[in-house]
Amino acid sequence: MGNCNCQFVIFGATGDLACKKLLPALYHLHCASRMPDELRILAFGRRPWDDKAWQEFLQEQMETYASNYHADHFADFCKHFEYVRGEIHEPESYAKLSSLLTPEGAEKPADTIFYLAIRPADFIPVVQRLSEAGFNQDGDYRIVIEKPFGDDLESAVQLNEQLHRHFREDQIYRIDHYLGKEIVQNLLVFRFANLPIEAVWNRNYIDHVQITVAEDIGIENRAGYYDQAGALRDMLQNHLMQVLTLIAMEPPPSLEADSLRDEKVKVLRSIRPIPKSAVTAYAMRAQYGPGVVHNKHVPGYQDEAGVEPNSVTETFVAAKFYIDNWRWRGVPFYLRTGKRLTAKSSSVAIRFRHTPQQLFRETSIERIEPNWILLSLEPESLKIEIQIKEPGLEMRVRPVQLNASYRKEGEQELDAYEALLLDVMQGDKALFIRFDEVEWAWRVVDPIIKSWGRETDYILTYPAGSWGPDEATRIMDKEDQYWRNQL
Ligand SMILES: NC(=O)C1=CN([C@@H]2O[C@H](COP(=O)(O)OP(=O)(O)OC[C@H]3O[C@@H](n4cnc5c(N)ncnc54)[C@H](OP(=O)(O)O)[C@@H]3O)[C@@H](O)[C@H]2O)C=CC1
Ligand SMILES: O=C1O[C@H](COP(=O)(O)O)[C@@H](O)[C@H](O)[C@H]1O
Repeated sequence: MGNCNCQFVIFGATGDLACKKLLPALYHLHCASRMPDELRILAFGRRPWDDKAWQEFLQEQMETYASNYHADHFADFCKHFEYVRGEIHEPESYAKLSSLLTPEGAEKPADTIFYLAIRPADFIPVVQRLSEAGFNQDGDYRIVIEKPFGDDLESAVQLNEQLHRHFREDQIYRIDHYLGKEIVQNLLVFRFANLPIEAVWNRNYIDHVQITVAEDIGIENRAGYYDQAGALRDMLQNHLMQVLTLIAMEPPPSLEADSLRDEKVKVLRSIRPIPKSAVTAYAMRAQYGPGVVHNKHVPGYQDEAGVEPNSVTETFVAAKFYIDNWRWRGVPFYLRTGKRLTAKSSSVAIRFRHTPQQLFRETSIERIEPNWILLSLEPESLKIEIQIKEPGLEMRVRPVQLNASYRKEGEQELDAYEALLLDVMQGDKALFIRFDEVEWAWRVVDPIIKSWGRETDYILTYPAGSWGPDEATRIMDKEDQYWRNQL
């Protein structure tokens, strides 16, 4: 990448996000020569470490999570880092940062990017401390805020107000890494670069839409955050809602950031508010019990370290939304996500309506399965399922999949965080979230949060290693609708 005059401070450099996603993304950028040569990264953490201890930790993480660990690359990669021991709540830590970032007598310091890879509850205190230390709207600073942005509508508004008290909007990068995924961006190309697709992309042809993000991992060491958040706040309000907006939006006038965001917000504003009295018809939640994932016995959520006794935090959520506009009125969008499911697999499955005449039905009641568009985010693939004639004398039909195999062999994969970190360094905000998107997404899910907040004594369970509770089909509108697990 050559030169880019910026430096990073990663708050929460020892956390789960940093270890699994941010640091490996930086390492991959380094190996692909996409990282600025002079990039300085201050890893801010509270552990009593020096640079050597940090490097040992970093090596362990890269050996575990980077896809192409190599000792030589790693030695060079390490040179970008300095470990800063600090406490996010103590002003002295920011004074220390200040002296490191703007050493006395230095020429104009590099633009500084503060990455808040910390628990959302710590966002506001850190923003305030940064500002008090002089890192604010008066300088060349950027601040990257992870999701969830707030934990409900009210707290999101407060967080935004606090941010704006100290930083200009152009300095704020609200990140949702699902927008950095190639295949999520491919939704726009698939829809708006293919005339036949866009022509059927509406209520006249589509029966329903399903968005699934299934994870096989549990909550790992994140109980402190997750037990407060749950799957609705952790995944559905942000990642799944963003995918929904890309599926449902109208063609934007251009690909310019605000044109896209305007259309996404229109979708969110058109989602039918869930009536307080009908939350159970629209949403269901559950928690994993013990089970077997990839042939290994795993404990239930209640037995994970750090989870409150009798916690009713959901690790699985399924919800349906209606978008009351001309294109989508009457088409349910079913969203589900969960931890400790059978596999890591994320998908968008779009089912078309039945043909008006059932010419090829096998019996008087059995109908032929309608067509599907199956877009898998993980592993990447794009398929269209149609019916063809089964060879032979009989007029029998069978489904086949047209496989628009997404990536050609040898084509480079840029992970979501790699793409988004490069964008932050280059000051490109197109794939970051505007506050009204966050706000409207909270408005949509707030009735569910409020209702579940009142039900504190019971939660349904599902065995780890399953596809979630059978009751997840309860929210579906018609008997012939079902969750599409296999693509
Ligand atoms: N984990 C993931 O896969 C993803 C997470 N996110 C988001 O990223 C953010 C961080 O999540 P995650 O990494 O999972 O959280 P973790 O709890 O794993 O990490 C929190 C980090 O903050 C540090 N920290 C906590 N308190 C202090 C303190 N007082 N002073 C200094 N450092 C402190 C922790 O240090 P220590 O290690 O010493 O405890 C740790 O490095 C959240 O907003 C989450 O939603 C987004 C996408 C994916
Ligand atoms: O934001 C989050 O995302 C991850 C899943 O991300 P993916 O890119 O691996 O699909 C999830 O594990 C985590 O709980 C959540 O905070």
